[in-house]
Amino acid sequence: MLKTNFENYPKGNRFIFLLKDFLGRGIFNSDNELWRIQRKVASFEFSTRSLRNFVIENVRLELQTRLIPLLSNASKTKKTINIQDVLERFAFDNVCKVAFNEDPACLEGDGTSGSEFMSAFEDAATLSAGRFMYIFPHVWIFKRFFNIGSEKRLRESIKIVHEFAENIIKTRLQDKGIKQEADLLSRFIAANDENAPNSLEFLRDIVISFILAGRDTTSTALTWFFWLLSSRPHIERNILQELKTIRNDSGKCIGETYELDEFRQMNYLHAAISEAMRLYPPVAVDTKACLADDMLPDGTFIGKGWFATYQAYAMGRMENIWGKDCNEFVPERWLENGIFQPENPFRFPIFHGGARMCLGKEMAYIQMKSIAASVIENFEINAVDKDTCPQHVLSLTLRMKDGLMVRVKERSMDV
Ligand code: HEM
Repeated sequence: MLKTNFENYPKGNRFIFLLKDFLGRGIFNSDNELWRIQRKVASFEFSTRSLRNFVIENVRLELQTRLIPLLSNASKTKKTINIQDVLERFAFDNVCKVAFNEDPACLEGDGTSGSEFMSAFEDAATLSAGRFMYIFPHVWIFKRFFNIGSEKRLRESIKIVHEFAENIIKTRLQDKGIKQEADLLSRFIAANDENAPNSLEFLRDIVISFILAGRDTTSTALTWFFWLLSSRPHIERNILQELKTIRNDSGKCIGETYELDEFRQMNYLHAAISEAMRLYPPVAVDTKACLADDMLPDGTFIGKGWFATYQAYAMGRMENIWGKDCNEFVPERWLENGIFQPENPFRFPIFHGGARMCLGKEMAYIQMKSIAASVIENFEINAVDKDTCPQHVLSLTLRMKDGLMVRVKERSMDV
């Protein structure tokens, strides 16, 4: 029997069958014992200061050497750019560094470097997610059996992704003991457990799961955040004021990077990003597969094999959770005396709740605050169409259908 308490809900989620070809037995997909081991290693590593510093350092490098120059150039040439695309490439470079210390350099130069791996990854994720859209699932199963159409393309892209990851892992396994790196792959190799088979496939599936988890989530959140900010200059001013106070306290100039403790002081920015995710959750809908007949806490029967879905998008707009102004963008609702107040994950399930809670939450906030602070301090980002709500794509994350076209203007004075 499944537990009726969601906090103890065992395994199982929508990734189990439909993304299995792509993720193998990665963390989203593994059975209970394997999942427990993966989760234990990863949650320990995510809590270490060394991994957080590694993340901060990589974000800082990508900001200074790629994102800020790219935005500067857009400002000088007065060219409009698709900020969603830019943030996605940033996130992909970044998560590959964290996952296996590899830099695909998708944001570099003309944006074509590392593109084979990134576009194969993108195709594999989109085509796997596309299996959800079939009214009759037999169709994709038939295509897979005969290796035709979208299933043929899926197989080809998975092959590219797997080969790319396996080559890196093989080299790293040979280097074991010689070179200790700070990325997750090295940490999983070092934390070898006799119950966890450290096979090539095992390590590959873990790495791919992490890239999938960290890839479009932060970029989607930030794209909606910049769109919302575009038509709310008073909120942007509040963020700038908070950053100025933190800089004054630490004697920093604009352009100098923030440390972990300074990110923790960014209460207003934290609130504004959380508020953007309340209205536009990166994982807007999440489905779990039921393993055995069960009863929900309110008495609703759920049969074995049924899917149970929660809608983070709808929950973020419910008056009985958020009050009368639930459709308004109000960062202040998260603050008490200027300090950010976290919400119960079962009311704000943006990072999921209970046993399957997102492992990258802290890391995601560090990344998002780091990018938002640098971009806002240096540039004014103006959506070309700030008054029309962009259309969504039906995919794993709530991406904007046509991206977000923005004009970039260098901020001329200290605020
Ligand atoms: C704004 C950014 C993010 C959001 C909104 C988010 C959201 C979520 C959600 C909703 C889940 C549950 C999925 C499910 O079980 O169906 C999840 C799981 C997970 N996330 Fe995140 N995520 C974010 C960023 C990240 C990052 C940057 C990483 C690390 C690279 C990460 C790593 C994970 C992992 C490993 C799991 C699986 C945990 C498990 O099943 O035990 N996430 N995330």
